Amino acid sequence: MKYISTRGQISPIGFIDSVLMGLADDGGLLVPDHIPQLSDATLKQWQHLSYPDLALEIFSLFVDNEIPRADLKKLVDDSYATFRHEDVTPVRKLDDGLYVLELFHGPTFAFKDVALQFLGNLYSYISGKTDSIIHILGATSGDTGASAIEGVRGKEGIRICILHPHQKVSKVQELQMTTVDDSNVLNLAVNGTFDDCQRIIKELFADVSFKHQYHLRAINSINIARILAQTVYYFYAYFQLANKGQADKVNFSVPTGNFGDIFAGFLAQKMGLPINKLILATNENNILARFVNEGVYQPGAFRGTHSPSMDIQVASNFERYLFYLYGEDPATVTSLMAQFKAEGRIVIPEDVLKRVQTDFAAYSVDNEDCLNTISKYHEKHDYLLDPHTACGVAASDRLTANGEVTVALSTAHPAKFDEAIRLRNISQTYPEQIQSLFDKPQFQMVVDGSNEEIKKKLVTFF
Ligand SMILES: N[C@@H](CCOP(=O)(O)O)C(=O)O
Repeated sequence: MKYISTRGQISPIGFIDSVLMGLADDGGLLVPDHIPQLSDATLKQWQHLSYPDLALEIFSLFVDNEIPRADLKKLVDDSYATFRHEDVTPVRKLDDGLYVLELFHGPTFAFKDVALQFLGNLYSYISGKTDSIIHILGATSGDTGASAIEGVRGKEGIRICILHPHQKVSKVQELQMTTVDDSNVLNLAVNGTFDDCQRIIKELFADVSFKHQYHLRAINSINIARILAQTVYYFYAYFQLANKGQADKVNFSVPTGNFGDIFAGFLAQKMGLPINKLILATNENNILARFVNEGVYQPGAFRGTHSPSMDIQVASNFERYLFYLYGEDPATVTSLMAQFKAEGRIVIPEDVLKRVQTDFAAYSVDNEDCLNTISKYHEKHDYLLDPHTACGVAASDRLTANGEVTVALSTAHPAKFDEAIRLRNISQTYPEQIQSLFDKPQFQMVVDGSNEEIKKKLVTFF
């Protein structure tokens, strides 16, 4: 398996090089040079595997023999041993035809742990085997940062700097990042939005001489390893339902901000997982829902919502989808991305929009609908949804037809977003790991966020 860029200007590289490269050096995103096709027989063989064993099979397809199988198995086993649930990502029935896939049983109570526990261990492994220097630079709207830090804190040979939008993440998200006192961790709180943070890191990665000189590595879902790790739970969820005789073809409803999670579902479908509909759920920052429904990709005004992790305008993985939408043609992707940079929007023709609408259904959930959904499921089923998951469930309620089965991805534990939950007078008990954060000192620097200022901080830190 080799990896190529969506913009076609780099030579194909192997798995480890693609993990280290993060953002492709031509400014594009890395994708596998072919998508493995799974037969029904393979799917049947995998149906009863444990989560780590299934992850091992799926990773093996993408890693080839660059990492010996025994080493890969240890990486995977270590990564999922930190989860609090024996199924790692269990599926629970919520209502007739509606299931939630609980992805929040990892160390930071968000779905990001599924990929970032693995990526943290992988970086450690690569650094040990290849003497590569690992200086991680990441941007977060709240969950990725905490999870990435947790994945590498205290690890020898690794440093991590995370940019988050100052006071635009939930209190628990902020505490999870900023109470970490390991000396290999730096938190920069940027006066701006997540889009500013993401733009800064993408520009620094695109400055290839700076990137190489300071060995910058990515933990965001621009890193292909993140996407590959996230495909696993689509398979695992499907198998859990299939084992109970619950599903032939299922829908997945995915709370979406940066397009990484739902893109992992798209990849799983392309590999042969029988997914019926991929439902893309946004909050009021609805650029992606507007794209799917109207064919125009154009950022709107930033909206602070109850689901801050999805307060994103420019979705970094969108470029990967464009690559497949346009028949894996890097020239078209390059010209569309240039158009986006110059004109601030991409408009696709009617026939292409029809293809988009066979890949996805989309719904944008406003703040009121999000809170109503939390109240509804709490009252009716005594189940507390976090506001991001509530967007996924609200979209599923809208777009699932009678007789269909939908799995809504539950991306975070509600305790991370108590500000929203309290608005409906619902009280919850925090897990001990979250409660204890409130007594710890915080370490973060507030910055205005010019590229030059961030560069200086990085040079000093790295
Ligand atoms: N929602 C994310 C934003 C970053 O997305 P990623 O897919 O690049 O990790 C967050 O919580 O930080």
